[in-house]
Order: sequence, then C-alpha cells, then structure tokens
Amino acid sequence: MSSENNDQSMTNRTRAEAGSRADMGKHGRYSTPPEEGETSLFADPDEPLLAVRDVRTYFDTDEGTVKASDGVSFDIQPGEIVGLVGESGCGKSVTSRSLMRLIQSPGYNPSGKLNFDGLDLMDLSKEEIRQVRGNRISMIFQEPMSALNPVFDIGWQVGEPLRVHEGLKKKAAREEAVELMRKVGIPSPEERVDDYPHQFSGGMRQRAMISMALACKPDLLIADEPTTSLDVTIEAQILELIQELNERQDMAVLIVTHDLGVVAETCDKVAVMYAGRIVEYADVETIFADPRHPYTKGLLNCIPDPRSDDQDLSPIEGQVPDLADPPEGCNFADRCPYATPECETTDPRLREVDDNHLSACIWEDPQ
Ligand SMILES: Nc1ncnc2c1ncn2[C@@H]1O[C@H](COP(=O)(O)OP(=O)(O)OP(=O)(O)O)[C@@H](O)[C@H]1O
Ligand code: NI
Repeated sequence: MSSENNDQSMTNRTRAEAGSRADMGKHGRYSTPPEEGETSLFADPDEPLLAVRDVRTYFDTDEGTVKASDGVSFDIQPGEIVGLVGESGCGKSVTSRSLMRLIQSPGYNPSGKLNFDGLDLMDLSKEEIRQVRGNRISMIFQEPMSALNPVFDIGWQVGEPLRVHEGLKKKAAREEAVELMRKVGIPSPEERVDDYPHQFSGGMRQRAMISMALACKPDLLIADEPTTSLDVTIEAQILELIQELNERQDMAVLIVTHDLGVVAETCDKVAVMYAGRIVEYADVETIFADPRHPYTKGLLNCIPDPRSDDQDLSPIEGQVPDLADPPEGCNFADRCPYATPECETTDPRLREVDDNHLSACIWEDPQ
C-alpha cells in the first residue's frame, strides 16, 4: 500500500503543475484533465482503511448499459465517519452495496479497485468475501426487516455472526447477543432476546440490526439510510448510537443519506454524489463553508425547512441525466448555472482544488 501512496503523491504533483500552467478564468483556474487511469486523490495521502478507486458498477439491460456508478473514488480513514450524499437515484445504494460485493442482479458488471486494509475486495473469491462481510465490514439498511428473518428469534440472529465468524457455540453466542443488545440500548435484553422481529418496534428493530452488525467488531460499518424509516426522535437516538459506537470501538462508518442535516450532525467527511460520480469530497466543515462543485452549492442553497416533513433533496432545476446515456462532457452541465462551453465537451475528473478538498468541476472555484 505504501508504494501506491508514493505513486499517488507523484501523480498529484504532476497534476498541480499542469493546473498552474493552465488559464485563469472568472471561475478560477481551469484544470487540465488527468490522464486516463490516474487514480490518485490527495497530494499527501494518509493510509486509508478503504480506498475506493475508479469503481464502475454497470448494469447491462435491454435499454442499454446503466452506469449506476461510473468511476467512483474516495477514501475512508480508520475510525472516521464519511457521508455519501446525493439525490435519489444518483447511485448511493449501488455504490455502497458494491463495496461489499452484495449486488447479484443480472447484467451486473463491476470494475475498479477496492483496497480494504491491504485486501482488494474486487479480487476476493466468494468464500473470501464472505469472511469479510459481517465480520470486518458490516452493513445496515433502511428497512431492518430486510436484514432480519421473521422466523428466527432476535437472539439467534444477533448471535449469528459470532457463530459463523468466531465459532461460538449456541449458548455463548446467545449470552453475547444479550450483551450486544444491551450495548445498543435495547431495554431488558435478557427478556427481549427470545422475541421475534415482529414483536419489536421499528426503532428497536433498527437497534437489533445494528447490534448484529457490530457483533464481530467490524472496522467499517456501512449504513444505507439507516434512519429514513424512523421518526425524528428515534432517528436522533440511532445517529447518536452510531456516533458513540464509532468513538468507543474506533469503527469507521460510511453513512449513505439524502439528508444534509444527518451529514452535518454526524460526519467527519462528505462525499457528494451526482449521477454515478463523486463530484466533491472534503471534510464536513469545508463542504458546508466552502463548497466548490456547483452541484454541492445547489444542494446547500436549498436545505429544506427542518420543520417540514419533506426532507428530499430535489431542489435544483432540471433532470438527472439518463444513466444509460450520460452526456459527453460534465453530466451536471445542463443544470449548472456556471456552465461554460468547455463544460459541454470536457469530462471533469475529481481533483484536488485545495488541501484535502476534491472537486470534479473543471473550474476550481466557480462563482
Ligand atoms: N439491478 C439494476 N439494474 C439496472 N439498473 C439498476 C439496478 N440497480 C440500480 N439501478 C439503477 O441505478 C441507479 C442508482 O440507483 P441507487 O439505488 O443506487 O440510487 P440511490 O442514490 O441509492 O437512490 P435513493 O436515494 O432513492 O435510494 C438508478 O437509476 C437505478 O435505477
Ligand atoms: Ni439508496
């Protein structure tokens, strides 16, 4: 991994030089697109827990190839909470599921590199990836019933990863399940351990799913809209729980959400996704204080009223491009108030516009 990092800083330096030679316009410096196959992100990269590089998740369908994720790159450092945010249909769930190789649809055609602590997850066999899933990387979903089986009691299910990955016997796994349930705030866990999922409320099911995901102390938890189906009070409690576990266990979290409020409250870093691509990536303060990509600026201009029920991000005029037939240049150009003729023809790639701040706009600071 360290040799890769050296390569990264070299290619970034080359890119910075290319940028400084280029024109200055009213939107700041114009970037020379990096060479195809260049995968570096930061000039001074830390050692990430997960390095996602140029991940493409294509689906071959009758209507053509749907490019649900199209060259996605970002890092997750150990113990950090990263938010993956964007409008509905932009590819957040496909991206997060592809990290765990969970997609099994016909026509599924992935590529790219997923370096997790020295393992290339893309290259692992089915058996090897099973060893990682639920053990070193766990996932929780919006709808807990999709992860919980209605015919087994909660204790059996929470203890399952311990039986599978750590070889615990039934009794020991059940005892451990009670402790895990206690840890996530399920009251009277020694009694509730025998309940079935339908006997749990929505919030308690979400807690049960989290306790199952945490059983093997994963290094990374992927949470896809973990609070979307919950009311605001329960949502706050679950987010607090995720943050607490992140701190206590030094567990990194990728939290997928369309809610910028969730991002502001919980995340250290933010990856903004638009039409299958990461368009901006920076720490949370920077994203809110100094957004560079016009799509991020658009999202922030339209933060919905917190008192309203409608928290969807659909404020920017125009339509998301057809992922089966994306435009030649920037795929946000036709909705972008700052677009210039160059934007129609140049495919913008993610590049460093400031220290640890990436944007996929050809302009460094459009305004
Ligand atoms: N199996 C599949 N075959 C073809 N297209 C698919 C498949 N799965 C997802 N897609 C398409 O990929 C795109 C991204 O979907 P995805 O579910 O990742 O979006 P999302 O950002 O998670 O949206 P939401 O916020 O609504 O959950 C969508 O256009 C979707 O129709
Ligand atoms: Ni989704």
